[in-house]
Amino acid sequence: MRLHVADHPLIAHKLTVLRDQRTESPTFRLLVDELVTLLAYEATRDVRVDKVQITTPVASAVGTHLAAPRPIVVPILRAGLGMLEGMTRLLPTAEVGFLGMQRDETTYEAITYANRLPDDLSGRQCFVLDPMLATGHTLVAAINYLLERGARDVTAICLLAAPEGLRELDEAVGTRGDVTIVTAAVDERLNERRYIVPGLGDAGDRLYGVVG
Ligand SMILES: O=P(O)(O)OC[C@H]1O[C@H](OP(=O)(O)OP(=O)(O)O)[C@H](O)[C@@H]1O
Ligand SMILES: O=c1cc[nH]c(=O)[nH]1
Ligand SMILES: [Mg+2]
Repeated sequence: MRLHVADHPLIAHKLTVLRDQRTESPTFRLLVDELVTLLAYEATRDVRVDKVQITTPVASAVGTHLAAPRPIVVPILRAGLGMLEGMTRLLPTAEVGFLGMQRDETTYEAITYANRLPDDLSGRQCFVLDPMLATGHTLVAAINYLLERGARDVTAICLLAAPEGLRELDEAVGTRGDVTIVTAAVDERLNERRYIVPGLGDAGDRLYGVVG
């Protein structure tokens, strides 16, 4: 498994405002969107391309087009949904699949409540979106779904990752495919409730409000 921590002052600035408990939902949503676009730039560095011949108003030239088959972007609901638009703005031809997953706050296992993915993902580049990688259980389950459907090239884009979750992910899926994690920061640790410290709290709640 490869880990890429995006080290850029603009990312650090936006992440700091995002972490601040005084930042309300509208600003939080805007910042998540902006951060994803910056992270997506790094995450798509190896996106597959073809050379194409074009004619400009001045001359003919060889250019670059995104190659077929189209990449697939998979936001993990709820919080990953806040990252979708920022990603598809950069990759407008991508197909979008959905995974609805919720962490059980007693066992910390991931429960899947929705699944809308193509059956065959062989040969497809997959980009998974979830802002938080805490214990790693959610992302392990999500990446397993993709690997079971034949995907071998999976990049997960997160805003924050905990060292515990990165280790879990590496042990669970690190050798079963070409898996890359792109994150804005790796935080210190998890607390006794398995929240990322210092983190930013519950990303889903801060994006969309607290549900019962
Ligand atoms: O690494 P883990 O320990 O599995 O935790 C991370 C998961 O927890 C959050 O989702 P949550 O379960 O709060 O659902 P939500 O997006 O609907 O709020 C987050 O968006 C991840 O999906
Ligand atoms: O810190 C955390 C851990 C899990 N889920 C979140 O939204 N935040
Ligand atoms: Mg949540």
